[in-house]
Amino acid sequence: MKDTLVESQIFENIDFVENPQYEKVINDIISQQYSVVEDFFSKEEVHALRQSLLEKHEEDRFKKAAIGNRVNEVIVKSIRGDVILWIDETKANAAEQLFFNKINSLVNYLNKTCFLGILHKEFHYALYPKGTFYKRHLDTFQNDDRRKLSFVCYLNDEDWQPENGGELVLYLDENGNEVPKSIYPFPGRVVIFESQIIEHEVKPVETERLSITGWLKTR
Ligand SMILES: O=C(O)CCC(=O)C(=O)O
Ligand SMILES: [Fe+2]
Repeated sequence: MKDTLVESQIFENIDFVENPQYEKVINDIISQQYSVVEDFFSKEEVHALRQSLLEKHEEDRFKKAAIGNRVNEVIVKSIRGDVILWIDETKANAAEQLFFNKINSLVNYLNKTCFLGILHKEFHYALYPKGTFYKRHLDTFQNDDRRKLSFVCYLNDEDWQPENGGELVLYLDENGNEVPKSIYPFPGRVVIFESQIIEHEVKPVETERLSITGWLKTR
């Protein structure tokens, strides 16, 4: 009995393989409250997820995005103009399963190394039609502090150009000064940031802009 316990403890430690990409995310978030990861998803994965998004959009399953939480939502087009579809992990298609495999692996890593206590997650597809935007906001709602980390992954075409607009602007605090940081929605790129701290906006888009947005939550 004693042996088994020791053995399982050893295996638990052997099991842990340091992941340089995840380590960078953690160090970035600790030092600057956000992280940008290039090629978090491969070209093939982005392609499959984009196809999945477009198919579901064709089927008319997207809804106008609201502000407020899922129980208490209002649609205000002067604040945000995207359309969204929540992704159900229990009904995930092949592309979405690959997506969740990566997310779950990141979450397990964060929970093992950072004691963040991420217990829940929620993700939706988002499509910003030409001319739409999402005004400056914080991803946490009144009386709801469960969202810890915001996660955005871009599913645009390979030939996405900065002229297409739609950059994500993070409003960072550097020694009491506000510093805007623009991040273009290049395919495969992932942005992770502290939901309760970083205000941000999506600038108006000139061409359709595709993404998956989600939150890692404590409860
Ligand atoms: O798509 C983005 O870059 C950010 C979206 C966003 O801020 C949100 O959905 O809350
Ligand atoms: Fe947001």
